Amino acid sequence: MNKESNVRVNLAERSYDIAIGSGNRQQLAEFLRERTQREHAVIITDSNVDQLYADALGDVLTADGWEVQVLIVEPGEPSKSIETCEDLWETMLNEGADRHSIVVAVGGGVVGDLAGFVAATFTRGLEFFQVPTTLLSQVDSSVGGKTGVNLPGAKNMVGCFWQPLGVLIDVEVLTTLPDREYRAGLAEVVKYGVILDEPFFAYLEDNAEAINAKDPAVLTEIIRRSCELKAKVVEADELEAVDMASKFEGGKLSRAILNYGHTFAHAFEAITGYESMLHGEAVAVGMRCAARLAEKQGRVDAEFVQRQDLLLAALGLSVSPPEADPEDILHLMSRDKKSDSGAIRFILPTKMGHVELVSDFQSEDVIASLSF
Ligand SMILES: NC(=O)c1ccc[n+]([C@@H]2O[C@H](COP(=O)([O-])OP(=O)(O)OC[C@H]3O[C@@H](n4cnc5c(N)ncnc54)[C@H](O)[C@@H]3O)[C@@H](O)[C@H]2O)c1
Ligand SMILES: O=C(O)C(=O)C[C@@H](O)[C@H](O)[C@H](O)COP(=O)(O)O
Ligand SMILES: [Zn+2]
Repeated sequence: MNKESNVRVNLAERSYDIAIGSGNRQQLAEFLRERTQREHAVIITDSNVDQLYADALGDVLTADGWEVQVLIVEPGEPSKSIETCEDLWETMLNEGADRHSIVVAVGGGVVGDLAGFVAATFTRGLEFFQVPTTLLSQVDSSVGGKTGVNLPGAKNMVGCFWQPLGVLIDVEVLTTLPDREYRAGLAEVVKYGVILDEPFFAYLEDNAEAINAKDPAVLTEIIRRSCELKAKVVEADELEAVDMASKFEGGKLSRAILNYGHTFAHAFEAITGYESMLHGEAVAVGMRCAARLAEKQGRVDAEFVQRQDLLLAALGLSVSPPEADPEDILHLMSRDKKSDSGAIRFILPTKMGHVELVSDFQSEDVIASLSF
């Protein structure tokens, strides 16, 4: 197996590798054989990725002696629904999937979250692998085991933790990714710099041009570092069970920090019907709002807000909040999974590379941070 760059996620008996390479999707059969005894693979993908990669990957597995079914969903966030799960469960049952089958997600975060949940629930749990094909899924969603679907008014509200047995990342597939989707993925990359790693944030600033040009070496580096940072957080708090006290520093690393910008983002996605804003775009604007809220509370200065805005702008992510009644946004935020008895909690920065969980804020400040 080509081991250009590997990141290990250490979770005792649920540990796994993230293999990062170029052209390495051709070695999918070998990657799976090193990690499972099974011989029946259900590939879950969307129709765009099926034509580009998943159908061909099915052939790679068939040539290796696997029995393969490729199940195709509609591209886009609305497919992350319980109705799509029902269709997939039914089809799997009718096509002979059983406890000896594995599920392989080939696609972006929508396919990964959906397929992971289907894998976790069909016959109470099938082995699961991720082959992420968007930048966002390569740097974030394929790692860490969060799976699930949306409710109309609440993002990712139904799901479970179900770790993959391996993640195979081929940077070559990003050559076909639409530019807008590529930029959306960069939002989660910027997030890692803000929450955990000032030098990484500075690296992104210094290499913005190369990132925009999709320079393969820089791209591989930002994917590797993002996976490394996410793995570190997931290893410390796999189930997001560490509740941060107001000060995060010195305390235990909490998975909730990966939600920086997401309290705003998830409300924006829900209020726009999950269609007009991509998740990464919502995260970019959510981070801009969170930084403004932190500034209003005196946690960071104007220079911090500007520094984050400038990097996001350099990466084509000068996104503004959607036009909506702020009271409706506050209502949606109160349904966030970090809420405590309906009380909203935010992840807010204190300085570049550090964040904390905040529950004391004025609604007027949140509303004011939505306008810019
Ligand atoms: N589980 C997690 O930890 C986690 C983390 C971050 C985001 N997410 C979730 O991920 C989802 C967003 O994922 P996404 O941004 O990957 O979107 P996506 O899965 O909708 O994919 C974006 C689009 O790109 C197309 N596509 C995928 N790969 C392609 C390729 N290589 N070439 C051309 N087209 C390609 C898809 O068909 C789709 O139209 C959201 O639902 C979000 O909530 C989950
Ligand atoms: O892996 C995590 O933990 C994250 O929070 C990563 C986020 O980027 C991602 O969008 C995740 O799906 C959000 O999870 P949720 O629990 O807030 O729904
Ligand atoms: Zn996210």
